[in-house]
Amino acid sequence: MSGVPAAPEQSVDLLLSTMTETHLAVVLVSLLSFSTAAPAEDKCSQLTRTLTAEQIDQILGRWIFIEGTVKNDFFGPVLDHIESMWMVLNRTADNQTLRLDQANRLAAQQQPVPMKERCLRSTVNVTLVSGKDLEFHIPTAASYHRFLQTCSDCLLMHTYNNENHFQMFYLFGRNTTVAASDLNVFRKQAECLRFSLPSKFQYDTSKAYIYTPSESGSKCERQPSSRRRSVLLSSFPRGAAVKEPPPACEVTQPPSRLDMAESGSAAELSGSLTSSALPPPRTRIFKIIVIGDSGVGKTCLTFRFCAGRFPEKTEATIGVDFRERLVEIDGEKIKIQLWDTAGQERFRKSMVQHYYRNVHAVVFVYDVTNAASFRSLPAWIEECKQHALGTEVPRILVGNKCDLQDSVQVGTDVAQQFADAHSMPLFETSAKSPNGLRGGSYRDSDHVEAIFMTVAHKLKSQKPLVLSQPAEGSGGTVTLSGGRNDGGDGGGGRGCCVTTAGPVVLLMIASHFTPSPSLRTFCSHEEPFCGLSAQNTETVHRVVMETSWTVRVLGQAHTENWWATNPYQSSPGIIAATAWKAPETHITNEGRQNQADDASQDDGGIGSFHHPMENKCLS
Ligand SMILES: Nc1nc2c(ncn2[C@@H]2O[C@H](COP(=O)(O)OP(=O)(O)OP(=O)(O)O)[C@@H](O)[C@H]2O)c(=O)[nH]1
Repeated sequence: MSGVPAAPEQSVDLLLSTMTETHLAVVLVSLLSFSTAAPAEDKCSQLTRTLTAEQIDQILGRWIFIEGTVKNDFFGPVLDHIESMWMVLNRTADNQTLRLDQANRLAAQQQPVPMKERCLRSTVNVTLVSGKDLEFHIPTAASYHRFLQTCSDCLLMHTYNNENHFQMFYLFGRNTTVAASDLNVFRKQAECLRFSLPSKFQYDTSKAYIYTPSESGSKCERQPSSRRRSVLLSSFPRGAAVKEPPPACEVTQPPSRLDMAESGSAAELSGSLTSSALPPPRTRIFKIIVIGDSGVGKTCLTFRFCAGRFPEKTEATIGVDFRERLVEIDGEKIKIQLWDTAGQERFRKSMVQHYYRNVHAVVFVYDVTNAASFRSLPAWIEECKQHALGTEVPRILVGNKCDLQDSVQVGTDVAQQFADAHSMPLFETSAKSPNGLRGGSYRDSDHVEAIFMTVAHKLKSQKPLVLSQPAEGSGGTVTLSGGRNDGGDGGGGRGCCVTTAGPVVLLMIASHFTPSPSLRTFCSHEEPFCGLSAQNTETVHRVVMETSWTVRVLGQAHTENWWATNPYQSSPGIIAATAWKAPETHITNEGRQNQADDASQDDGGIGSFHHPMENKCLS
């Protein structure tokens, strides 16, 4: 059946075949981390303890990449191309940032785009996230990095990127060797967090490398075997501030800003290294978060929709899992991405702010056999509100476990009243026995499919702009035309170009802009990258003003006015930007420019605008 993901082993095959044929366009559908059994919950909570902010010294210094795995396996191929990697973390003058130097040696590749082997190097200031846990944020890559307890002389980094929807789990060492027992612990930790195993990357001495300066310029080569040990086994004291970057894979000149954009720069750590192996941005993605108390059946519901069956075994979700399914609605392929969030507070706390970003719709779940889970709903609604998800974002209410008819504690009438009071449709269903209750008190209980398809239809009908994209690699011009909200969906559309359906994407490619592979990395995701030549800042301005799109210029926009002095302006090249809708932002006409400056300084380069004439169409 189309749309039902393959089993994990099949998925790998599928990945390989589609990589060559369609540049991974359909891989996302099938590469889902339907998790393997994780160690017991208690063990996991011990194994996944994070480093606290006070332990910052433990992460400083130089680190060599030993082993790594990913969660959304879309980025698995990224790791296949890394031959070696190191990073150095140092303090900066202030207490809010660290400096991250990082280098990768990438293998040559033929598919999908031929590339020579090369070394990439970048330096970026990362922002420490305030809070109890030790965590930093790379604004230019929209990634967050936190650290877990691990062996001495090891660093265990959990990276997540909400925009590109993936997570990575990397083990680094001071040396190139880590004891087998420590590696085993790492793999257990990976299992607890539902990462794919075996790990995609494992350190390989034969692929170690050094940088060799030559007359003709920078060149990175593999380490000759006779010298390999002496260079790579040199260890750095824990917490030492390494003044000079290590010799491996250096380039003499720091990459230009443009280079950094092209190569992915800091984004490399978060996965956009081999962006050439990415699909063209044809499929829309709807991000739907599923929330509710622990044990109400969120995992089972999302699994059932994506895999077509009830899971044999589930564990409490830690952080968030996401599952995807490609569906076709009115001839358009749409990827429904379900974010299955943890119901247990202790497994949620560090992730909450991440999964509430850029949400298109919310599914609230309670258990019809558990009145407490129903009573918790107002708290879940309130949490959504606190994360700026109001009634304008489509929401539905699901009462699960209707198969347990003898134990029902929450009647349909009460649930319906609640749903009405909060303007949500109500579905009562069973993830377990979808077909067993026809004619029973729960009407047709096979609603699991209908639930998510209803949301997808609703989101699809709230199309804010019609995007017509040039053929891949052709450059060309994108036509923006006023989309019509045809009404009738009750979703709060307020005019032809304005929708309140949450963030919606906009892709602009200027006429003389040839998308680079790494730019397409972003195009393939929920917030497509907008590539604009410097001459076309005017276009960005116009689109922002007329549609109230939010635009983020990638690079070092957080320090500067986002369009007047963006880092790429001076080079005859590209302004790299993402654009999306920010319906909640209201800025008056007069205050717009000032607020733009403020926003870009306060929020990693995000400038938000709202046009006073919000119903105006682009054309
Ligand atoms: N009888 C019955 N049991 C269900 C149904 N859905 C889920 N369960 C069971 O309820 C338990 C919890 O299910 P999960 O899907 O893991 O719950 P969750 O909401 O994801 O829990 P957290 O991850 O802790 O937030 C499991 O034992 C499931 O087998 C259902 O429709 N009927």
